[in-house]
Amino acid sequence: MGRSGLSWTLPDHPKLPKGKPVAVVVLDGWGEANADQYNCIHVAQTPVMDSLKNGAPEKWRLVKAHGTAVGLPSDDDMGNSEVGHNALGAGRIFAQGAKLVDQALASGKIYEGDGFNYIKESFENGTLHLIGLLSDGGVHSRLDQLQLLLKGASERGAKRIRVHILTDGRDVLDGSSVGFVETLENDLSELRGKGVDAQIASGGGRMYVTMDRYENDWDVVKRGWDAQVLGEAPYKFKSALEAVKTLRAQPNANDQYLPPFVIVDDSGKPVGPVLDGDAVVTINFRADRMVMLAKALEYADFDKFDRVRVPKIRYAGMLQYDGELKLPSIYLVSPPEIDRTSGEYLVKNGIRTFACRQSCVIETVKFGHVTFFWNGNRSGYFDESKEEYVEVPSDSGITFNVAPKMKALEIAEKARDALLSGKFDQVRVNLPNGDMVGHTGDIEATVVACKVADEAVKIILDAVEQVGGIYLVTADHGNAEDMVKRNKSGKPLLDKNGGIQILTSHTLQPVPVAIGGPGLHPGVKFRTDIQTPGLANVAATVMNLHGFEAPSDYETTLIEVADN
Ligand SMILES: O=C(O)[C@H](O)COP(=O)(O)O
Ligand SMILES: [Mn+2]
Ligand SMILES: [Mn+2]
Repeated sequence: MGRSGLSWTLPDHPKLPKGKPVAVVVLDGWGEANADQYNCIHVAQTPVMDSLKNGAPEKWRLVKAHGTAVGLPSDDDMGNSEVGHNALGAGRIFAQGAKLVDQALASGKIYEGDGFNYIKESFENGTLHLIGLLSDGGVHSRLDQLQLLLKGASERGAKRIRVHILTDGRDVLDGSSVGFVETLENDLSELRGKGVDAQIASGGGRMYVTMDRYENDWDVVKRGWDAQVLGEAPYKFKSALEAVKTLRAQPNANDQYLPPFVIVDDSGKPVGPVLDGDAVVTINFRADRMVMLAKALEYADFDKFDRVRVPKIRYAGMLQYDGELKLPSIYLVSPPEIDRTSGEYLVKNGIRTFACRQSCVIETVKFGHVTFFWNGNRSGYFDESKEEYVEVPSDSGITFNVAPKMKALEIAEKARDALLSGKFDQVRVNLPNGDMVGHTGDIEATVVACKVADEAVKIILDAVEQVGGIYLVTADHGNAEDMVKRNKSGKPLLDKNGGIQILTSHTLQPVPVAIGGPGLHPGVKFRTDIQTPGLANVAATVMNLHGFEAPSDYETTLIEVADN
């Protein structure tokens, strides 16, 4: 028995044996959609994934990877890596950050908690700074939540508010930043009409300013710090709308990569550096791309870059971003408590886990996807003697459409070696290509990305074959299978010049789950009695493949075992 009488011991599966190595392969951003020229998975040569599909319905099926199936507020919400890998690893559906913030704002509870009361202390004499992603993407943040917080904070005494925006173009259409800035400017102007001194103070594109992840490139965070905290940036404008419009007019400009800018007053002084006595809230609910800034804002000992000036502030995150590090220590809304994940159960039942991830550079680095997210937003090992996390360093300083193969083959080779070593019961892999290249909106490059991801799957499945193991291949959400914005009837939408509107974001599409390998009991097949399974059903399935029954409160397994 563990703490509070919890038993970590999983019952033996009545029919399935233990001891077969299991490869769990997550293709990032790999959904199932109609076959047309904007479906890069369809256009690419993907013989391995195609052959898995031939195993339908017994060994290949689709599961939901978006909306309420992964704990998001509605079925209009596309899936994403955080909620997808959370569900895959935790085997249950938890109300996610987006939903928890919605609820806290709707009930007003957000204003009653310790976090808000803490920052409120600064309202009388200081400025409230809100820093975060400005869009309605719903992956890291949402504009309507920012709007409600602005209203709520000003009604509760915030007299001077500065918003530090990060333009998106990744979870929403490129170019949409202008509209979001207009909306925010209107809101701020209304607040000014009510006597609140409210303005946008700085900005920049999310992938170039602030929102790096997994400590990949601290310069990204430094650029943000300089603009947001110090009030220094290479570009200075009188208004954010002028800033975004002007910077977007530069050749090859893109919302994701706009350079940092600050807003200055008539005398050229920045309107909103962060000063002693101010309050700061990072408004993103999603953790991965806020953790680095949270460290810079919170840690007294910090050596990742020269902060130059460290104001004495009251800082709160929208959520707590890392439960293990307790970072930040003060937050407005409690995060989902994702406990008893499948990784923890398997470690405690003697399964050794090898999570092989690729660290990408300018941005993503999905290192935390099959570790941090998989383990319920928990950094670090459950048991270092049983787990090994291997990071394959990515190319640096590029967008991945120029190197769409990324490090997929190296990841696959490391996974192969792990399987062949005989040291691991589970080899867990994330292949990032479909997602990372899909986000660039470059269709040709995304086709190359899908082809190489398929080649990587082959390397892993060949190794599974060699060791007599089992594979489960799936994805965390869609992306590469649809690269065009469509109307309700599915027709591609055109922009004003007659070009197609490129979809850089994820999708609402379901994702495949395929099982097989020589170690798979011959009677195993997908059940037909679960109507709309989702990613959360995968964890129990994987536990079965290891010869265990899943805990009774896990979403049910996808498989059954016929007697033969
Ligand atoms: O952070 C990102 O790169 C995107 O907003 C979402 O992509 P991911 O959920 O696949 O990481
Ligand atoms: Mn993903
Ligand atoms: Mn993505």
